[in-house]
Amino acid sequence: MPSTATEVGNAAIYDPKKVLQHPQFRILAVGEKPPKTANIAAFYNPAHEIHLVEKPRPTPGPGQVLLHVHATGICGSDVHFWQHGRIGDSMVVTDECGSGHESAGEVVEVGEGVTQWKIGDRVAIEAGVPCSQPACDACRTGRYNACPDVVFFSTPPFHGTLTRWHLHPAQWLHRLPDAVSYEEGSLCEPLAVALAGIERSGLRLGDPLLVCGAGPIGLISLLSARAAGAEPIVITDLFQSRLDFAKKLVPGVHTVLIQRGTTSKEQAEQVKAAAGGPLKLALECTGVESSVHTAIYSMAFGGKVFIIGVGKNEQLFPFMHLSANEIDVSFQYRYANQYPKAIRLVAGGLINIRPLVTHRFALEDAVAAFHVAADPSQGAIKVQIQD
Ligand SMILES: NC(=O)c1ccc[n+]([C@@H]2O[C@H](COP(=O)([O-])OP(=O)(O)OC[C@H]3O[C@@H](n4cnc5c(N)ncnc54)[C@H](O)[C@@H]3O)[C@@H](O)[C@H]2O)c1
Ligand SMILES: OC[C@H](O)C(O)[C@@H](O)CO
Ligand SMILES: [Zn+2]
Ligand SMILES: [Zn+2]
Repeated sequence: MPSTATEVGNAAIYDPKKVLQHPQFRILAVGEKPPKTANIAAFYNPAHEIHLVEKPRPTPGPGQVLLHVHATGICGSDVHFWQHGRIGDSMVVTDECGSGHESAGEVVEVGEGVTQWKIGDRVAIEAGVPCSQPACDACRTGRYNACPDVVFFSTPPFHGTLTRWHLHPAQWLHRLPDAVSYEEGSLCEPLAVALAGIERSGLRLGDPLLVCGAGPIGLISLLSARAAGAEPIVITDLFQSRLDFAKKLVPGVHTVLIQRGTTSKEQAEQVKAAAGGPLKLALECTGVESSVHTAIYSMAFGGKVFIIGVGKNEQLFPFMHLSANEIDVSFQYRYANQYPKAIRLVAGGLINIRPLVTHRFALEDAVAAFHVAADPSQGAIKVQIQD
């Protein structure tokens, strides 16, 4: 492990204690409007509070870049950390923790030895910074989403990128061409999740596909799968409004409203009827056990259920149905090597993610933004904070 506080990939540079114990760290009073130069951020804590804090504006060390973050999307996991204080057993909110990992911004300062960036460059921020050490198998073999020493911003104990001034290692930034806005650059994070899933699922031109769940991840997977040539595509959700959104986004998609009280086998019959037969692949984007079952029962012999959604720690699967139908079940954990591809696909016009942003808030109003993101009745798909 690197030992100084400025080395790239060293978790120490993001040590929360250094931020929380800094004299400049303070929780802002409700309604307080700090100056535009202040480094304000949205933090959650173990008491399930979300509030604005002021924290120090950092200075880049060797190999680091200081960014003015211009756009950050709120992810379901940010809301989850705020409201439930944990995701699974390994990611637990034990102290004040900064939110946000879907961000894009502008270079405002560069540290010693940084040659690839200059002030004014526009970048998407890759929020998972692995250790990059040669002794790390995950990093050395390119599957760096498995790095045991990854710093994933906004996953406790590391503060997030939903802040005005964010420090980042120079090599974990991706240049945005002029055609890609900060808003789109920020959406490249959930797009990276979907693209990683599509790549590993093995989706091919003309494959009949089921997408479970029409939240941001399901919708971005839908857009990506359409660009990759899946046909037909069926998408499910519990809310007609989300299915209507999906239909506007990709007019040719078939929608199935999942009604409470129906069994997964019944839901699968509806899915197969909509597709005109059993499907070859499912991209499961809810993590809900009953939805995973619906996906499994919708598959043809030899199909694959590829699970991007995360959910309960332990879930039951219809073992003998999977076995007797040679249905594969696979999972996606974050992503690796997807950002350059995501930016190319957006810049090239193959994937139009702009319609996903339904709500925009100023950084000072980040707390209100979280409340909108967390309230399904407000109809938000992607809430962004822009500065
Ligand atoms: N694997 C990863 O690395 C990774 C990365 C990001 C997000 N995720 C996960 O992906 C999932 C989707 O993320 P999101 O931001 O779109 O979340 P979201 O909560 O906004 O969307 C989930 C959608 O699924 C729908 N849904 C719930 N139960 C359903 C059911 N039984 N059948 C059909 N639809 C159902 C909901 O109505 C909702 O619209 C979440 O579990 C999230 O944590 C995983
Ligand atoms: O987009 C990335 C995801 O939200 C993260 O994996 C998060 O769920 C936990 O760190
Ligand atoms: Zn996320
Ligand atoms: Zn590593």
